[in-house]
Amino acid sequence: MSGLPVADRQVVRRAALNLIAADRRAVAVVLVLHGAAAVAGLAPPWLLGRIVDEVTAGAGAAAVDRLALAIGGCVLAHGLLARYAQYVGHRFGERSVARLREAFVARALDLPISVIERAGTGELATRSSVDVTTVGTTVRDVMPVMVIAATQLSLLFGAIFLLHPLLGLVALTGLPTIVAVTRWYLRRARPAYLAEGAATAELTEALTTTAEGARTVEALRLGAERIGYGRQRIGQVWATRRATLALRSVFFPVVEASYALPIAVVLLFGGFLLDRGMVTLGEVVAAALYLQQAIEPLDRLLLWMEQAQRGLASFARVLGVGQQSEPAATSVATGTPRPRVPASARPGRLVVRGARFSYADGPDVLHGIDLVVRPGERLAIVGPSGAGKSTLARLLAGIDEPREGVVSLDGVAVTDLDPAERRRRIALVTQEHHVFIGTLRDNLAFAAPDASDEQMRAALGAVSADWYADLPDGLDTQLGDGARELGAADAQQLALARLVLADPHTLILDEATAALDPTTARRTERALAAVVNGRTVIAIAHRLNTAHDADRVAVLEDGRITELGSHDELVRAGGAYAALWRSWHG
Ligand SMILES: Nc1ncnc2c1ncn2[C@@H]1O[C@H](COP(=O)(O)OP(=O)(O)OP(=O)(O)O)[C@@H](O)[C@H]1O
Repeated sequence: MSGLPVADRQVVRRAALNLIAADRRAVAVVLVLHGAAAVAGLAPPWLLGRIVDEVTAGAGAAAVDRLALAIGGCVLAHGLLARYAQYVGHRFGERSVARLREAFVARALDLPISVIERAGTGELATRSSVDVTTVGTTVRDVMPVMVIAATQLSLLFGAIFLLHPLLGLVALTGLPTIVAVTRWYLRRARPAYLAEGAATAELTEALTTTAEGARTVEALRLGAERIGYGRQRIGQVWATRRATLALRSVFFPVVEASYALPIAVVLLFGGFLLDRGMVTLGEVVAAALYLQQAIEPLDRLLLWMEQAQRGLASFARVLGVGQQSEPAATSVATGTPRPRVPASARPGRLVVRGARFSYADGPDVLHGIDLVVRPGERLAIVGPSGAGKSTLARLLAGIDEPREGVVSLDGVAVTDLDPAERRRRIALVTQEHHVFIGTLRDNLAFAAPDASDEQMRAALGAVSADWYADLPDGLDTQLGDGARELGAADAQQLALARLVLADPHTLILDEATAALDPTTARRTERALAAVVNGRTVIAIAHRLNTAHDADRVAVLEDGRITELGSHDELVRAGGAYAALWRSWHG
């Protein structure tokens, strides 16, 4: 399994800036409000220092009351400004998360099937759940907190410098250690968290595949092996989490110690300056209070820095999904973008020339296939199990690209077609058909977003989906988990109605009815007959009557086409097909 790519820092930075740019007015309001709140928060320590100085100078209760009232006013203003800033910040966060999720879904839906198959569903599941949620939390909760903390810190240290530059300088004594340990931590955190994310994805993959294949596991007594595999993956997650914990266990204690140091130094050095009349007692008190006040935002900044690191690693994984190099988008030979081929509604001529194919680094499973499928022709492909029929179907549909040779439609390699365009022109129909949670209309609209209700009803009619008449809310009926469940044949009909709406000119049928029981298969085949009319059809035939009714039959054996001709020709020729036909027909 190759996994999905991870975006580099530059891409992550650009994407983060884009998020800010998309909502720049909200960001500006948040910054201004937090700045104003931080300024209001600076006044109380300074006013407290003034109280100390005024009392030292012999001022009465009235002066203290006045200053205390001012402190109360500042605290109130700080609270109100901070609250409103948080409100605007959270709204910005929610909007950004919604944008991120929408973009992620669009990118994930755009991924070619072969990419998802190679990466494994666990990888995509983890990125769409754990990683998107982590990025969401970071954008919504962490980033605003960090911005506030950074603003507060700059103003607090600026205020100490204003009290006395020397006090300001000694206040910075803790910073070198904090900077050093933070740099040490950040350098190690990204790879450590990326490793943790990858290990979690593998664990998810291991658990979901075991759960999904529970019956097979039970039947083949693979329980112990799967448990062992799961334990291995858990061990890997444990190791990667231990690594990130080790980083945190150095980072946080060092930082804690660095907080206490400057307060002690400011008090000692403040006393020294006070003795020489260079500062007042109130100024030293204010400086110590500012430093005490700085601990909280500093703490928040560092605490959330860890979450921000986690968020950045997740963001890189989320953005990586969009970076998957689609095999159809780039020429293997030159690496240059390929031309996108314009739409064409008429049936095309599908040509396979010298196509060889191997899965990953395995041996070739197709050895130089040559085949021409004429527009409007019905071609049946037959052959023993493992001969490469499904693989050839995937090549014809443009899901996989031949290692050598080419599969072209009207002279253009099918993998050069824009993926959406390719899906509109060539459809691969397998036994797998999914009913999405949503209304019947939603389920049909995937194929043709602009189709009218009338067209949708006509499509259901064309595939004899009689069950439609019994639906309580017609096209608005909710389907899928927890709502109305469709049986295998009904779901297959729904998939075929989608095909009618998508209206591709070439259909590749890969065992579309093989796993259905005979009654269901007959119903589905009737529906299929309505769909295939007027189109080029390439059918992988597991029942030889399909081959009998086809214009031509191709016999595929061990990755090679060994016979090609009409049913009658091949029966007359007395080769492999004739033998198959005889044994099937009794
Ligand atoms: N994803 C895959 N990874 C590696 N090898 C594969 C993969 N899919 C198929 N193969 C191998 O490629 C060869 C051709 O398989 P393919 O499924 O195309 O044959 P088929 O003729 O469709 O067989 P069947 O009728 O049993 O479906 C087989 O040896 C198979 O084991």
